[in-house]
Amino acid sequence: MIDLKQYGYIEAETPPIGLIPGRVTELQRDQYTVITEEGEVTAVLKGAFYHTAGAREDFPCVGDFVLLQYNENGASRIAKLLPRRSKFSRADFSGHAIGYARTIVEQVVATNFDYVFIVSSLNWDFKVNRIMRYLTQTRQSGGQPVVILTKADLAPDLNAPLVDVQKAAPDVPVHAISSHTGVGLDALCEYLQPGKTVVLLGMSGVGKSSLLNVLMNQEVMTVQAIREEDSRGRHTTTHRQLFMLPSGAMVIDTPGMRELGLFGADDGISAGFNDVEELFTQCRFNDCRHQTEPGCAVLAALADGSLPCEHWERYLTQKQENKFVNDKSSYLMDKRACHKSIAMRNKQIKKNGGFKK
Ligand SMILES: Nc1nc2c(ncn2[C@@H]2O[C@H](COP(=O)(O)OP(=O)(O)OP(=O)(O)O)[C@@H](O)[C@H]2O)c(=O)[nH]1
Ligand SMILES: [Zn+2]
Repeated sequence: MIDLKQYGYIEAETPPIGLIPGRVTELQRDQYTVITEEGEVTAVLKGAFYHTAGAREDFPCVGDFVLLQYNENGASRIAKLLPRRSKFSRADFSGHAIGYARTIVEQVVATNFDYVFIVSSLNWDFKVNRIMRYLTQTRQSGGQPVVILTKADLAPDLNAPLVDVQKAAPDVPVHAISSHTGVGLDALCEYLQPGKTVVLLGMSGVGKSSLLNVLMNQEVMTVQAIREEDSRGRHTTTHRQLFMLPSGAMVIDTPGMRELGLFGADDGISAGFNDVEELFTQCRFNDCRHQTEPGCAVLAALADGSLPCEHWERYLTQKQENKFVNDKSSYLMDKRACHKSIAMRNKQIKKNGGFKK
């Protein structure tokens, strides 16, 4: 018999008669793999699920705890989704390019994790901005962020990037590691405790599968060689899965996400930039746009250097992206207005006889 506690299960109430708890470890199309005290079972959703579950986010995904009708001889039936203590969602543009999506739905990609490993590589592709974007999503997911800088063996100088991340996010632990040489891996034991779940986030090619493989002590994921000069690699991770590490911790691996959409990230942004939002309360005007207004606390802080320029720009970028997801039409309107003003300027320039030489 398997003790589900080892999989992070905390019994909040006794399951109704006929149902047993389990944790979803894999999802392929409509078929679930669920670990239960009876062992690993294959399961499908009960029909009632499709009638009562409203949004797509109500459907179980990898990491979820569920109650199911155990079937010894065939597929078990998932009857209930248990409350999630953390979840990670992305905006799903339904296969459309960002500007062309008609509907944007919340897609839950992982749940019930304790830590989010924000994985970024130390090769030329290293960008603090991107890490901050992942951090924003992590902050509202309910998981604790840990920044993992991979490929330490390729970096001539480890210190500069570490300091850059620490400056941008002083309250978040950062580790430089190499899955090839093993450097820095010991420091991860702190997080990889029995019953704990970690989710790996990061762009394709940063080394998530390689990290998972060393932590597993075996190859569970195919690692595809990429050209280090330009970081181009093909997607190798295609579906989501939960792995049990030898340490007793679990890892959820998600496909490399190139266009990670922020979903309802307002809370996360506020948590990461409360110093900025605090300044807003000090502006002379309530509706200050922090552009040219007199008595603007943001402009003052930018001028005296107490608000670093990059921090302010990062805030604006994240807000803009989030605005797009929250309200696509307002984003498109802004964009149109922006194009219009550029067009008007160009017209004006033409009228005045072109650009001054
Ligand atoms: N030098 C060095 N190369 C690494 C390290 N970790 C991974 N790589 C290389 O980076 C490339 C991509 O690694 P993967 O582990 O497949 O990356 P991934 O993040 O899982 O990529 P996706 O599956 O596409 O999301 C491979 O060529 C690895 O050999 C490392 O610590 N050092
Ligand atoms: Zn202002």
